[in-house]
Amino acid sequence: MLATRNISRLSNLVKFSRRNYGLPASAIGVGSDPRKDKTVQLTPLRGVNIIHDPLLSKGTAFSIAERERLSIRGLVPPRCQEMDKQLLRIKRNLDALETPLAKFVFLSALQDRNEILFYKLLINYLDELSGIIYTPTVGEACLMSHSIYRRSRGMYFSSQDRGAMSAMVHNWPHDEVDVIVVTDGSRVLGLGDLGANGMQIPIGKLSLYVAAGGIRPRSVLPVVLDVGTNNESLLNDPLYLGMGHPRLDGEDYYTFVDEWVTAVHSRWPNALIQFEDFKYPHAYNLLNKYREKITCFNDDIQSTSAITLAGILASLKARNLSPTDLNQERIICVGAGSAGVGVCEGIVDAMVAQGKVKSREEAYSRIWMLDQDGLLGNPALSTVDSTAAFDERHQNFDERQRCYIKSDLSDRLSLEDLIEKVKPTVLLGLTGVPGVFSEKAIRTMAKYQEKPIVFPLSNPDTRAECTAEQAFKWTEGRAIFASGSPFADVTLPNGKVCKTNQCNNSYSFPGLGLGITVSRARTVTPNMFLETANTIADLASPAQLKEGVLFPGVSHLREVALAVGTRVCEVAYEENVATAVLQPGEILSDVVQNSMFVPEYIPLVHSPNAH
Ligand SMILES: NC(=O)C1=CN([C@@H]2O[C@H](COP(=O)(O)OP(=O)(O)OC[C@H]3O[C@@H](n4cnc5c(N)ncnc54)[C@H](O)[C@@H]3O)[C@@H](O)[C@H]2O)C=CC1
Ligand SMILES: CC(=O)C(=O)O
Ligand SMILES: [Mg+2]
Repeated sequence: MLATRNISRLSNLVKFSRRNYGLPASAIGVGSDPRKDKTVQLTPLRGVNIIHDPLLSKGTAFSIAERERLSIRGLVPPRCQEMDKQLLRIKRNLDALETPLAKFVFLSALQDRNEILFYKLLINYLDELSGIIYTPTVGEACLMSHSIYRRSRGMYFSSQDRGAMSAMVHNWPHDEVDVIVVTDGSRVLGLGDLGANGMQIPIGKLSLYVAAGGIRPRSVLPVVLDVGTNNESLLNDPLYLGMGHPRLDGEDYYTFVDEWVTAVHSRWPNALIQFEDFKYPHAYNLLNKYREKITCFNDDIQSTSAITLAGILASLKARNLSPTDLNQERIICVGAGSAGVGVCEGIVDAMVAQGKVKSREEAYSRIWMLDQDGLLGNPALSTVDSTAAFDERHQNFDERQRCYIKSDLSDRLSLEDLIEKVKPTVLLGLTGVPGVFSEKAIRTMAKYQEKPIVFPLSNPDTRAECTAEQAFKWTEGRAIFASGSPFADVTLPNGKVCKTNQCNNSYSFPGLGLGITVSRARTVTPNMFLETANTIADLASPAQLKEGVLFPGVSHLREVALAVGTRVCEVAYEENVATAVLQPGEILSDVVQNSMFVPEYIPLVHSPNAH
């Protein structure tokens, strides 16, 4: 790793550009980093306009001098109450709420009135609150979004906006946008098509970008592309807020997305665009169309692949095997969609990079893939169904899925039969279907493996392929378990405590985004994902690995993001895709760390010309 390498040794680095990062020069203290709001904040606003601006408001914490200066005097209670007291009040109120959804609504309201306080709370209680603003509760919030709607956040581009998008992007009030998370709501977690209700996903992802990845709150933009929905119950619901027609598809769909990409790219050419929860094959088609042209990646395909690979590599260490022996694994992936194919491609990339397979084909041979009909296998060997049905199924596979077809095994083989034949070391679930990891499947796997690797990765928890309790019960506590959404550790009747892991792209995307934005990478390269995996795979201590703990806990997401961000930044310079320039002698890890947003109140200064 290059984390402490003196950056002057790397080629194209001359001077760190302040110009790109948006703070007025007068707001930057001597020696301060331009991306960190740590000196003063200039604002053209005054009075209630400040109090009601969530990016400026400090609630009760405005100092007396500030109240005077900004015409706030008398508009807030007289006592100047600092952040620690505010946190106390907020946390007390939050704890009094009974349901996760009520907590979600409460936290959204806090985010809407005081973002600094929201992020301070989130960072202080990341472990507890990520399950509210992110999976699993964000899933419930998406289902209920049209009912719990209070106030708009982010931007919606809908089918009625065709032809107007290049003007609409200028409605967003901030010139500096570093990260955009965009969804079309077509596959929201494992909950299916939720149309415009999917907005809660980009909002939640970007909250983690800020809290964990240190991106500035004012520099993130959540977006929904509302191309309609095929969800009948939303279409029939009078409260639904999205477009009331079936989804655009085909050429119409791609032209629509293209208009949006062109519009945002023309206003914010440096912004990273994260495609999120797009249904297969749109997810892949969009990624392939834009990956070389703009700074973008697909979270479900690529950053899920990075964290899952990290989990498998760490599990090799936990089994006293070498992480460079990935090619010795036998991996079954249940789910052949964006995430399943993306994860498996990442594993294949890693096997090839490790140099222990002779070809990509050899790497594919170590992975068996199933969809809802069973194994992607050889129709000629099957005795189950008519030829016509097989022909149609196989014609529908695309070139990515075809790589995994096994000619020596019957098409549609069940998971249970496949496990008996293959004796897998690793079982991945990316289906969005609960119960797919049956008792028989897990018990059979455990017959052959001392430490079966069981990763039911679908979200939210209600869609996990099995629960933690089931995995540990059916393996007598021997499984190494990681799930997409959090599950509590399990205590078996014999008193053994079995540790769970969360294997979610929330471990990878904040650091990826941090490294990409600090380096101002032109494009996002495959090595960035591979190195993200290698970095995260090295973070658990030997003692943790011994207990089956593969990653640091969620409360450490910020440290994980810093480690990943630094490595991704290095890769950007190594591969000559970075465009930000640095001062000779600067240490890259310091630059990345200093660029991370820290939620602290800084003095506000009125300046009529600030923007
Ligand atoms: N842990 C994490 O970080 C992530 C988890 N996911 C989860 O992965 C799941 C799938 O996401 P995508 O691949 O984007 O969806 P997708 O819709 O593209 O793919 C789903 C796949 O599952 C297959 N499938 C459906 N029912 C099945 C069954 N009974 N048995 C076997 N296969 C079945 C489908 O044929 C399809 O190939 C979602 O629940 C999502 O939440 C996705 C991204 C990240
Ligand atoms: C975690 C995530 O991105 C998903 O479940 O879609
Ligand atoms: Mg997703």
